[in-house]
Amino acid sequence: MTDTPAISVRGLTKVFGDKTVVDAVDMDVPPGAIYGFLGPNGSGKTTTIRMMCGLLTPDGGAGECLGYDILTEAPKIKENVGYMTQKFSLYGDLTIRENLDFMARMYRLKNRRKVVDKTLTDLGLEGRGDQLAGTLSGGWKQRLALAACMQHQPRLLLLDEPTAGVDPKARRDFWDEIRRLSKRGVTVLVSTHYMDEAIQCDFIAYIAYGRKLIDGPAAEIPAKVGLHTWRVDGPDLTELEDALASRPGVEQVARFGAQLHVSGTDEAALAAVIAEEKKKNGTHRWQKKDTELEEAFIYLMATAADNFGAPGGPGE
Ligand SMILES: Nc1ncnc2c1ncn2[C@@H]1O[C@H](COP(=O)(O)OP(=O)(O)OP(=O)(O)O)[C@@H](O)[C@H]1O
Repeated sequence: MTDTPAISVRGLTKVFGDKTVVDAVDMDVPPGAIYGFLGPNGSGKTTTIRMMCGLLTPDGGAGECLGYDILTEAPKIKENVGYMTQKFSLYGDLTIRENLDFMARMYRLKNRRKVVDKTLTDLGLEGRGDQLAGTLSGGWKQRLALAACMQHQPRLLLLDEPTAGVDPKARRDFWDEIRRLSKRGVTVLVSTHYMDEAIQCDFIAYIAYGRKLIDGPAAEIPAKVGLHTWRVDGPDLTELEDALASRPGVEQVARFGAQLHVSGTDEAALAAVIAEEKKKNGTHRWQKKDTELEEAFIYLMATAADNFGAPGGPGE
């Protein structure tokens, strides 16, 4: 990776009607990074990404993407973008080859036949070009959709919840492929609600109600959120959960399988509650743990709703 960001934007703002759906967002994306955008439904992730890549004109702010101005050189950026949407973006009633050819036409590729043949070979689908795309399994559809939007060799790939509804093996294969692309220098922007997609990302931005609440390397996000966490297992966890939820120092109790993860930002106050619990009830096993992305995001989601979700906030 070089030091020059693939994307650098400042103050990006978008207003639809009387609603500010993206509010003064700054962002730097290193080249070749896999950059995840997380946040609740309708929080402005897709709108932010589309503005960053020249696909949508901002109402405020400025920046560069792949060395081009997002306001004045959008067509040049678009030529370098591959876009794979959440919904299967190929035509089920066209064959695999026809789908690839259609995408190659959209990008006005020269030597279309050769490009499509190569894509089919790379996918291992040489003998199946005439099969209807709609008859492929979910995992294969997804591989085909990805290959189709990479045929023009974009430097930037946009993925919108790319593995929604795909089985775990296909998800893993898909992310292996994304990592290979990222190693080759393709910058990848991923919009998602899914934790197992988020943990694949090198960098994460959390967007809520049009505002960027936090961003940075994925590994640093839990520390930035500042939560301390204990795990507890033992009998009657539901009762324990209810009892802990109202205690000062406990800001979050989340169930993870047969454990509760109990978190708070005030380390001493949290430790005091737990010491008291241990004394009162010796049947539970308590253990301090590192706060992980999932706990951090549950916390961000809840605090964002408290701070911005009320009527009159930017999301309303
Ligand atoms: N073209 C448009 N015209 C009017 N409102 C829009 C338009 N595009 C998006 N919105 C609104 O802007 C808000 C942000 O939408 P956006 O798609 O960016 O959110 P998101 O975080 O990507 O959501 P999701 O996770 O559900 O895909 C939503 O309230 C949406 O309804």
